Amino acid sequence: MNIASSSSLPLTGYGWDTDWEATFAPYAEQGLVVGRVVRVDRGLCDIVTAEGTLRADTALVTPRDPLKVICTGDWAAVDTVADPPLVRAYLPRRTAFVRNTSSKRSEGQILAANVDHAIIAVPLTGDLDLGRIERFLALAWESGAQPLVVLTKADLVPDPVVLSYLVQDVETTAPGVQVLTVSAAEGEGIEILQAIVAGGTSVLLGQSGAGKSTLANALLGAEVMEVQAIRDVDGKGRHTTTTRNLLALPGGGVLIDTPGLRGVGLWDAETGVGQVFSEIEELAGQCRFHDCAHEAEPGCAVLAALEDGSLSERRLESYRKLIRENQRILAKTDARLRAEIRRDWKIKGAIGREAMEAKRNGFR
Ligand SMILES: Nc1nc2c(ncn2[C@@H]2O[C@H](COP(=O)(O)OP(=O)(O)OP(=O)(O)O)[C@@H](O)[C@H]2O)c(=O)[nH]1
Ligand SMILES: [Zn+2]
Repeated sequence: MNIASSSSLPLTGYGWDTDWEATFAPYAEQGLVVGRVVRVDRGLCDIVTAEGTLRADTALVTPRDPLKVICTGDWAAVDTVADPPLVRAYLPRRTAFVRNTSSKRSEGQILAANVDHAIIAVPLTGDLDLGRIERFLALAWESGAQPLVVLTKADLVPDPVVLSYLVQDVETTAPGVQVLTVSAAEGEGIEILQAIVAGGTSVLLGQSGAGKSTLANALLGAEVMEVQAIRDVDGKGRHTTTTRNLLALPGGGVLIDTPGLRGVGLWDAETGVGQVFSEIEELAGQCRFHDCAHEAEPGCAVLAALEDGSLSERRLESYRKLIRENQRILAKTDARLRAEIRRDWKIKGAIGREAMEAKRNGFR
C-alpha cells in the first residue's frame, strides 16, 4: 500500500513515541533506520519510515517460532545500506494478537503487534450473541490491548428503550469495557469512536457482516476507499483481502485491518478468560476450597451466586466452555511434548520389562 509513500509523513502518525525512541536508541547508534511494518508477505515486508515506504528482507526476523516472526505493527530496525534493505531486528512488542491457526495445526499465528485498542464490532441485528462477545473479549484481553465493544447498525433498533436494554446486556457481559453504539449509516457515534482510536493503534474484530469494513471506511474516509478500489483494479483484489495492512487514520491513530480475524479461536487465553469473567473469578476466590470446581462442593461461592440469582446460568456455562476450549488448545500445543513423554515411558517400560524378565529367568 502506497498511501504512506509521501516522504513528509512523520512517524508519530504511525504511533511513534518517546518510549519507542528510547528503546530504539541502540539501533540508531548502529545506523539502523526505524519503521513500522505495514504488511508482511513472502520473505519481504513493507515498512513505513520517515523517508517513505520501503520493502525489506525479513530473513533475519523469521525464526521457526511462528510467534516470533515479524508482523504487521512491529517496529523494525532496518539496515538501509543493504540491497534490498534488511530488517535486523524489531523492538519488543507491547502487545500481540495471536490466533490458533487451524484445528489441525497447534501452532499459533501472530496477527498484529503493538495494538492498543481492540474494537469488537457487534451488529444490533437479530439476537445478541453474548457468548461470541465473550470469546472476542478473551482474545482481546489476552493480547494486552484494551477491548472496546462497538454495537453497530444502531439505526436498526429505533426504540431507545430496547436499545438501552441491549447495551445493558452487553455491559454486564463485558465488565470494565466501554460499550459504544454506532450507526455508520447515520454517522451516529462515529466521532466518539474516532476520538478513542486517535490515541494509539486499533484492530477491528467481529464476525462476518458485523460492519467492520463499514466502520473502517467511516474511520478512514473516502481517500482510502479509493486506494482500495485501485488496488482491486490492478488484479490483486483477492489477494489484498487476506493481507493485513496498517493505515494511519486521517483523524489520528492507526488502524490495523485484519480481515483474517473472523472465525477467530482462542489461543492460550487463560488470563484473558479470567478478565472477561472477572466477577466469577472473584467469586471463585471466596469458595471454601481453593481448587473448587464449582460443581457440587460445599461452601462454593459461585454456586451460591447462581442460587441467589446474582450470577446467570448462561454466564457460568459460557465461562466453563471457554475454559474447556482453552484447555483443548493448550493440550494440542503440548501434544508433541506428551508424545515425547510417552516415548520416554515406553523406553523406560521396555527396560523395566527386560529387567523383570532377566530376574524371572534368573529365578528359574
Ligand atoms: N443499517 C445499517 N447497515 C449497516 C451499517 N453498517 C454496515 N451495514 C451493512 O452491514 C453489512 C455488512 O457490513 P460489512 O462492513 O461488510 O461487515 P464486515 O464485518 O466487514 O463483514 P466481513 O467483511 O464479512 O467480515 C453491509 O451490507 C453493510 O451495508 C449500519 O450502520 N447500518
Ligand atoms: Zn466454587
